[in-house]
Amino acid sequence: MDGEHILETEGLSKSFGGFAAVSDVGLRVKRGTIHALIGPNGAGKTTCFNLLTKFLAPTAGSIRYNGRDITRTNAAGIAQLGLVRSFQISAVFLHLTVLENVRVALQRQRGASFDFWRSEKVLKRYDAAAMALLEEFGLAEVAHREATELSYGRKRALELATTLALEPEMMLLDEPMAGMGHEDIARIAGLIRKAAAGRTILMVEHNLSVVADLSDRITVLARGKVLAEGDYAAVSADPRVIEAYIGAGHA
Ligand SMILES: Nc1ncnc2c1ncn2[C@@H]1O[C@H](COP(=O)(O)OP(=O)(O)OP(=O)(O)O)[C@@H](O)[C@H]1O
Repeated sequence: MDGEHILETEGLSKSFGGFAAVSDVGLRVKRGTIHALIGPNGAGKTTCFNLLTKFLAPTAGSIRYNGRDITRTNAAGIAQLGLVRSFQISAVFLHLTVLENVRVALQRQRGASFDFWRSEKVLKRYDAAAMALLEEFGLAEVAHREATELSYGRKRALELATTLALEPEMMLLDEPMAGMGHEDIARIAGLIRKAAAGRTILMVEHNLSVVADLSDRITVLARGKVLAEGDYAAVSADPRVIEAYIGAGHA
């Protein structure tokens, strides 16, 4: 087992019909880092992410997490191992309050049953922990609002808070800045940096200035394959990377 890398893939491939969306990808994510997966449109980022989060099964190759083969482990199984995908906003319970959303996540993490509708008293026990998380995420002032009333940026912050309540060892973030305005981007970047303390983060992200700002290491995909890997300075100066982005129409 390679203790330095928390997540490793070998020969990871996914074809749709005859088309290789992801082809022979060897990804190695170092423990305790923020690692970004980037690449021009159609590069295979989403497909790769869906393989790692178990939304898709690979055509070939393997995935190891903490030295354990998780190629055939399902999404619930990897979550139990501490590898958690950030919830989509759609998975936030819109008609629960912000506080209730985090309480439910804490309750799940601590192994209580999911019968929150009849155990209000039990859930109250989680209030203090939930409020602490909300304070950390700048959401304390909206704790008693329904999630549906929040701005897009705050919904995303809530999504991160509920994911962190699960105490993941590693978080997988799918385009955390998608749809965000300038101010929200700065705020969410700060939250991601906070969330990264003591854990590993792998994110797919289109916003290259965010990637430059947050990432320790970057893997660039193009046409389903790993084109380059390194820190931002290295990959952004790599002529093959520049060419791939220009070729795809976005330099
Ligand atoms: N279910 C599918 N069936 C057929 N082709 C697919 C499927 N999913 C993805 N593809 C193709 O695989 C390639 C990689 O797609 P993918 O969405 O992984 O790229 P991406 O890097 O995430 O792109 P973008 O930045 O545009 O989201 C694309 O050519 C896409 O059309």
